[in-house]
This record gives sequence, C-alpha cells and structure tokens, in this order.
Amino acid sequence: MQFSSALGPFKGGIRFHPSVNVGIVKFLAFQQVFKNALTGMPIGGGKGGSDFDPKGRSDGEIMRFCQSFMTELWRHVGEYTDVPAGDIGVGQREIGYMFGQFKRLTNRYEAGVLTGKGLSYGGSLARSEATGYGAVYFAQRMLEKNGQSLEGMRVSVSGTGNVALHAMRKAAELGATITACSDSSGYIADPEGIDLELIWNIKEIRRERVISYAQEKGSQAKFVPKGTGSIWDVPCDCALPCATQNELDRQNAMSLAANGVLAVVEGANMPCTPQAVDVFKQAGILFAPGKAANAGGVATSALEMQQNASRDTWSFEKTNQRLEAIMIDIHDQCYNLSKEYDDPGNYALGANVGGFVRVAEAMQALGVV
Ligand SMILES: NC(=O)C1=CN([C@@H]2O[C@H](COP(=O)(O)OP(=O)(O)OC[C@H]3O[C@@H](n4cnc5c(N)ncnc54)[C@H](OP(=O)(O)O)[C@@H]3O)[C@@H](O)[C@H]2O)C=CC1
Ligand SMILES: O=C(O)CCC(=O)C(=O)O
Repeated sequence: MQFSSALGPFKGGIRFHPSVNVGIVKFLAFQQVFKNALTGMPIGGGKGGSDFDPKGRSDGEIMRFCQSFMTELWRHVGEYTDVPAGDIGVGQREIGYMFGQFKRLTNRYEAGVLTGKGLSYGGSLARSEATGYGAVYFAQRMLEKNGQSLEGMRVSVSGTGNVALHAMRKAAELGATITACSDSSGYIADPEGIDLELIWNIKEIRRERVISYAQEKGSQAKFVPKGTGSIWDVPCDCALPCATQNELDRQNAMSLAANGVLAVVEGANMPCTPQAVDVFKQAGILFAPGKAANAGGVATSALEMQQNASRDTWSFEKTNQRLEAIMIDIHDQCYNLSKEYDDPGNYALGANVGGFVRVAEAMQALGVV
C-alpha cells in the first residue's frame, strides 16, 4: 500500500467474485503497483474485492449489494486517495450503482472517484475496449519485433468477459482467426473461426453460457465442458489467457508448446502459473506478463480521470490512439530493459525491472526509504 501512495492516488480494480480471497488480492495488489508504474502515469496501485457471487442474482440484488458496498467504501475512496474501477464481475452496471450511492452519500459529483463509468455520467470512450485492445496491441508489437504478425494466425482466447471479447475483436480486426474461447463452464472451438457477433450476443446480451454457441452453430463447432478438456489443448499460434488467475498451468503450457504456439500474452492478471511460465521460457516461446500486457485498462482509466479533471470528452479515436501509444511504449520499455539486463526478449524481467525501478525511485524521492 505504501508503494501506491508514493506514486499518487491508488488505482486498481474491484472484484465481486467468489474466488476472491485475501491472499489473491494481496498478490494482485502487488502486481498492480508495478503495472501502474509501467504506464508512466502518476497512479499508484491497489486491488480490492468481495466474496459476493453475482451469478444468478437479479438486477435489484446487484444494485443493493453495490449500494451497501459503497455505504462503507465511500469513507476510503476519493479522486485524490483511492480510485477503484471494474475488474472480474464488475462492469459499467456495478460502477454506475456504486457511483450513484457515492453521490447520494456525499452530495458531490466527484467524477474522478471511480473509473469505468457509463458515458452518460463521465465515462470515457474506449475504456470498455481498452484492456483487450491493449493486450492485442502489445502482442502485435511483440510479434513484429520477431518478424511476425497476428495476420493469418490462429488465436485462442480464454474467457468471454470484458477483456476476452474485446481482445477477440481487435485480433480479428488485425487479421487473426479466433479458433477457441471459453467461460467458466467450458470452452468452444470452431475451426472456421469463432463468429464474433454470435458469441458477443450470447455472452453480453443474452448472458448465456458458451454451450449455446455450439448448439446454434451446428456440427463444425464443439463445446467441451469444464473438467473434460482444456482450451489450451486446441492448437493455436498465439494464446491470450483473458479469464482469471492461475487458469493456465504447467500441463497446459506443455500442451501449447507441443502444438507449436509462438506467443502467449496475458490479458488477465496472473493467468499463467510460474511453472507454466518456466515451460514457455525453456521452449523459447514469447511470453508477455499481464502486468505489462493488460496495462491498457488502467491506463485508459487514467485517461478517463484526465477527461474528468478537465471536464472534457475525447473521441474514441483520440483515446484509442493514446492507448495504442501507451502499449507500444510499455512493450518497448520491457524489451529494452530485458536487453539491458542480458536476457533479450524476457518480457517478465523487463516488466519487473521497469515497475520496480519507478516505484523505488518515487519512494526514495519522497523520503519513504
Ligand atoms: N476489466 C479490465 O479492465 C481488466 C481486467 N483484467 C483482468 O482480466 C481478467 C478478466 O477480467 P474481465 O474480463 O474484466 O472479467 P469478466 O468478469 O468480464 O470476465 C471474466 C471471464 O472469465 C471467465 N472465467 C472466470 N473464471 C473462469 C475459470 N475458472 N475458467 C474459465 N473461465 C473463467 C468468466 O466466465 P463466466 O462468464 O462463466 O463467468 C468470464 O467469461 C481478470 O484476471 C482481470 O483481473 C486486467 C486488467 C484490466
Ligand atoms: O481500471 C483500473 O483502474 C483497474 C483495471 C484493472 O482491474 C487491472 O489493471 O487489473
């Protein structure tokens, strides 16, 4: 926590998810500090959560939970103290309910207190897209450095939430074919390429499970229930784990390696176990850690705060261009530092050095150490 105050307001996600426990949140908070430092913006890092499981709850129940959560949280947050945002299980709907309660309790419209807000009350264009798009911008830059491109690649994306759906869209826009995706019930594979309109409709609009895709698409698409197979067994050139922590273990990594994967880019926070990362390293597979590759989300949250502070609204194009430039800069920082520290292409090393040095410098300058 002291790291964050050394750099500026705390900035990080909130999760309403049954898998949240104190140990996981501490780990995530720690990596959030380095991630936020890599953006080069004056934001600290934090993470918080609750063990409320939103699955199967009505809109009214979600609203009442969010309001109760904010009834306690409002004392601890603020534009210049701690600025929470969306994360697993927390999207625009939840942020809206929390912002409404904050406003009700404080009698203030303090837009900078939460990010990921709706567009009608201070949100930023491109914030919803930012994490998934950002991870793909990072992947493309990393591949280009190695004389490759996403164009023509088969890409597997785990999850079908905010990060995954936008990552799929951007990767497809750059010419990749999305051959598999998943949710917590299992995965779907479609050798002709996942129909992105259909999966968007099923997950975002109808809020159904991925099995609906296979049922509606017919024989070419298959659904594999959780526990009977892994999305990482589907051959692909590039893997984007975008669902949740520890979802890709050593066995999965070996399977990806055996099928010739070229690059693994973490859209989620810490989805690959340390053992999986070792496999990628030994096999010479390009690996981008989430603390660098998914920083586009928090960076665009900071852009939302900039817009709020100046009472301005930027176009989608302007925000997206800033996002792309930030991701390229983060990539290049990591790459250059990996070279400087004698392990060129070790992005995990580059990200850790880059994040650590900035935090340490700020702490020293402020007299914390
Ligand atoms: N939102 C953001 O801006 C940012 C998010 N992240 C990280 O990205 C990841 C995804 O976040 P986000 O997309 O926002 O979250 P969402 O809640 O929108 O989506 C999470 C997705 O992961 C799936 N999922 C959850 N658990 C499992 C599991 N055990 N196996 C397979 N799939 C699973 C969910 O399935 P189901 O639909 O069944 O629930 C859902 O499709 C998290 O690690 C988050 O911390 C990182 C940076 C910013
Ligand atoms: O937008 C933010 O502040 C946080 C995004 C997030 O959840 C993350 O970077 O892990």
